[in-house]
Amino acid sequence: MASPATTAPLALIAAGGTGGHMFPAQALAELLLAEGWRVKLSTDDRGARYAGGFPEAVERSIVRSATTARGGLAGKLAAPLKIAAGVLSAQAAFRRNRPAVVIGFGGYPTIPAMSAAVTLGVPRMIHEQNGVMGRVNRLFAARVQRVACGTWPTDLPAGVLGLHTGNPVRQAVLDQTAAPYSPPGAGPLHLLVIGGSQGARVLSDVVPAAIAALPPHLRTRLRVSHQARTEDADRVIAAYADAGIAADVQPFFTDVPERLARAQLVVSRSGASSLADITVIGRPAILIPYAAATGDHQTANAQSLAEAGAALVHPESVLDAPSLTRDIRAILSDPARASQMASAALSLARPDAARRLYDLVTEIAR
Ligand SMILES: CC(=O)N[C@H]1[C@@H](OP(=O)(O)OP(=O)(O)OC[C@H]2O[C@@H](n3ccc(=O)[nH]c3=O)[C@H](O)[C@@H]2O)O[C@H](CO)[C@@H](O)[C@@H]1O
Repeated sequence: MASPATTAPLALIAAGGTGGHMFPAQALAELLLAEGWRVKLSTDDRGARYAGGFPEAVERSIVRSATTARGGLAGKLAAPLKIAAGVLSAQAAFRRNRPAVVIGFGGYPTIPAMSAAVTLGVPRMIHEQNGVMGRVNRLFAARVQRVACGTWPTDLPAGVLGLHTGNPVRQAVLDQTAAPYSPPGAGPLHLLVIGGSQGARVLSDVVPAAIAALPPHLRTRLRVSHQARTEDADRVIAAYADAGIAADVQPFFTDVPERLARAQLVVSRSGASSLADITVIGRPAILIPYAAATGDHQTANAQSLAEAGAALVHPESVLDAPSLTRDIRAILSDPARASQMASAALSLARPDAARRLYDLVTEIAR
């Protein structure tokens, strides 16, 4: 008799590029495994760097793919060949071990698995994290059975019906759902500074200077966790040290959920998963959208928190240290306001997003 593990349905999750695609994929993978599914992850080398948090039981396959949207002429000319090779190998893999469903989270590394699913008639769906669809998701939107949307409204191509699920967050974030907020008081003040999955130079340029200009009664109590790109880390460490500020500077914090739970205030980019994490745990935020994101979607993402009273937004075009000092000081000096912002963030939370996505998976899998 076959073991339950081999009779369990197989879900193939395709995601790639940045953590912005990988973290929601991880959230769904965790739930599928908990529900008894087998799960495979199809990604590229870059995506694999963010796969460290995926459960061990998730089988990984590194695909060949490429984009014609970036890189030099030689890369652009070679891209169709690489994509074709990736599609052929995904089709061969599907013939050996046919998935019950394929779920794409966007990014060009999803092209081989999504194409193989379309050509072999495997049930398939996509999840779009942002209000403006990514290029690859847009390409497949009309060829899948379900289009799940993290943000609403999402600009779907004509004739495509989207379903709003929210952006799924990892189990480690769910473990801190609505962890009680401790408003800024007389004790230490925890400030978390995160720039999306890759870090953001602008935060390293401006935040240490803004914090150094805070009045001593706030500055001396600060405990800063600052995610800085490796190339910026030395100057960020030096800036905090010169100002006598206790700071933990790392290129990537593997324990963001715990640091978020401790934080009195978060300064962050407004990528989809960062905001999902901030709202599920419920913390006040100052957001600095990445203006060059496709369709300026980070500004739209940030706007929904600003409108709910959960965040203050500083567009990069007018960002400077004095205005940031003013807002950090205003929030850290006003516990009632900070608590209101934390509650407003929670009011936008979708902790059930992974479950909603899972329900769509079970509807179409066969
Ligand atoms: C620059 C860019 O184009 N960013 C896009 C990218 O986001 P990007 O890859 O920057 O990621 P997101 O902001 O969506 O998510 C980052 C995730 O990394 C976690 N984290 C962050 C820092 C850290 O030290 N440790 C850690 O675990 C955050 O808690 C969050 O869960 O994809 C998202 C989803 O398509 C988009 O909304 C973003 O606009």
